Order: sequence, then structure tokens, then C-alpha cells
Amino acid sequence: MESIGVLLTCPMYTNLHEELSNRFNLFKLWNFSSFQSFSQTHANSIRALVCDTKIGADANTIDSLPNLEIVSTYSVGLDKIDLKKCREKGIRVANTPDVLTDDVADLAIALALAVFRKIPQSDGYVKNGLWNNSDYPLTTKFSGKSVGIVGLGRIGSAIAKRAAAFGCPVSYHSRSEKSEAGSSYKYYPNILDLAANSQILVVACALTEETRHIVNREVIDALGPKGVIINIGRGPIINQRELVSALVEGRLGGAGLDVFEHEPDVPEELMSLENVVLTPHVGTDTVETCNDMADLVIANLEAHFSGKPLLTPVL
Ligand SMILES: O=CC(=O)O
Repeated sequence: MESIGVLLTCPMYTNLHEELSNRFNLFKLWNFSSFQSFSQTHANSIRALVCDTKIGADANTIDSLPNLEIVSTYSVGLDKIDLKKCREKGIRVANTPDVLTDDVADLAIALALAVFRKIPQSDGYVKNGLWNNSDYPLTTKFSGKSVGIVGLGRIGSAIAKRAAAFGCPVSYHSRSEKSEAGSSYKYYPNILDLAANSQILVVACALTEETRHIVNREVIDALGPKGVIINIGRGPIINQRELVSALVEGRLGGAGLDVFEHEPDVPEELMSLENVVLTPHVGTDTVETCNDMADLVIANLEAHFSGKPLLTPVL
């Protein structure tokens, strides 16, 4: 397969780069001054595109690569890929579901614990030598808080399982009621009702046109001044302007955020808030999971170019 041209849209995980270049004729887009300068010379060579949550495959990129057959994304999220265009042009798409579910669900719970128990602040308290002066102030209990999950897919379900183990009653909102959730989790057809009946709202759905800004001012206000939002999905699912003003004005109790509307830019106002814990979109970023994701990206490419079924097809 050494002659097959594969384009990597941006730096991802070095093991993935190495494994790809061992098997394919790998082009790294960031080694060129612009997409135009790359495509003028190499567009015809590219039969596969490997992208991720930072730089995906938009309509222009897809149209500029006349021999593109497959997009294999190093992510479960598909919001950076123009799926309509891929469908129109018969381009296959594969992603990396399942292997990353545990890590993202773990981070959701970790963020909730960090916000309620003020783990980053109490760590700073010890490291800054303040413990000798006085005990750390009391925090808030996480176990037993009602958790509302937006999106009960693979990751949402894994969060639900974890939250239930902490004694948290779990409810959810999604497009339709999930039969497999049975009587364990209460379904709310309306996200406002979910927020009004939850102490913690966890955003775990995919970003689509329907879910963009689904968490708006009304939803935030329904959660209220003691409520906490956790977002491990995508930034634009929450109206970030409304989130920031609710936090600054004390209309929302706190937030644990791994994703942002214009990442890596993070609103300045969030930096100094005690009730906010921020992580830089690292939900899947453990060595174990990144190795599994990289293996899946490559396995999908190899399957495609050997005429075998994709392991995790989207299209
Ligand atoms: O955000 C991470 C992913 O979509 O894999």
C-alpha cells in the first residue's frame, strides 16, 4: 500500500503519523504553506484523508481531491466532516467509536468531582503552603446529586453508569426514548424539563445542526444558581456567551468544561472563576486510548484498500 497517497490534515499523535508513514505515502498538510500549494502538486495522489477534531474535511477540501475514496477520522465526532458532500461523492467515512468511551465518561465524572470538591483549588492550597494557616473551606457533595444527561449514546450511557454508581439519580434527554435505558433512567422529551429536574447537566451528545446551542439561556436558568454544567461533547452545543454570563452573574453554580465554542480560545472571564474547572479537549487523550484510536484509523484504511468491510463505518 506504500504508493497510496494519504493526507493528514494536522498534527495528531506521533505514533499514528509513524504507523501511517510505514504503510502509505503520507503527506502532512502542515508541511505546505497552504492547502492550495499542496493541492496544486499533490491533489491527484490523495486517495485517503485522515483528519481529527481540529481540522476535518470540509466541502472545499473534498472537492479539491479528485481521487479521494475515504475519510478516516481520528475521532468519534463527525462535526468537522461534510458528510453530505461525502455521501454525494460516494466517499467512505470511518471514525473511532467505542475505544474512547471509557476515557470520555471518566473525564465527565472527574470534572464533576473537581467542580464540587474543588480539587484543583485544594491542590493549589496545599502546594502554596496555605494548609499551615488554616483548614481548607468546606466543599459540596457530589454523590447523590441528580444528573441529567443530554445525549444517551455510547458515551452518555457510560456516564450514566458511572453516575449511578455514585448514587446519583440519572435522567436524560435525547431525540427519542431509549428502550435499553428501561426504567433505570427517566426520559425527558424536553431539555428544559431535564435541566429543571437536575442538579448537574452533562452534555454528551454529538454536535449537529439540531444540537447547536441546544443549551441556551432558558436551559441554563432552568438548571439554576446551584446547578453545574459539565461539557465533554462539543463547545457549540452550549451557547457559550450565555454560559459565561450566567457563571459571571451567579445564575449558574459552576461548570466543568473540556470543550469550547472557539477552541483553543477560551473566554477570559472563565479563567478567574473559582467554580469553573477547565481542561483542553483531552477527553480521549490517554496513551491507551490514543493507541487504540490510531489502530482503528489504520485498520479502516487497510480494510478499505484491501476491499474488505470497514471496521467502524459511518458512510
Ligand atoms: O472529541 C473527541 C472525539 O470526537 O473523538
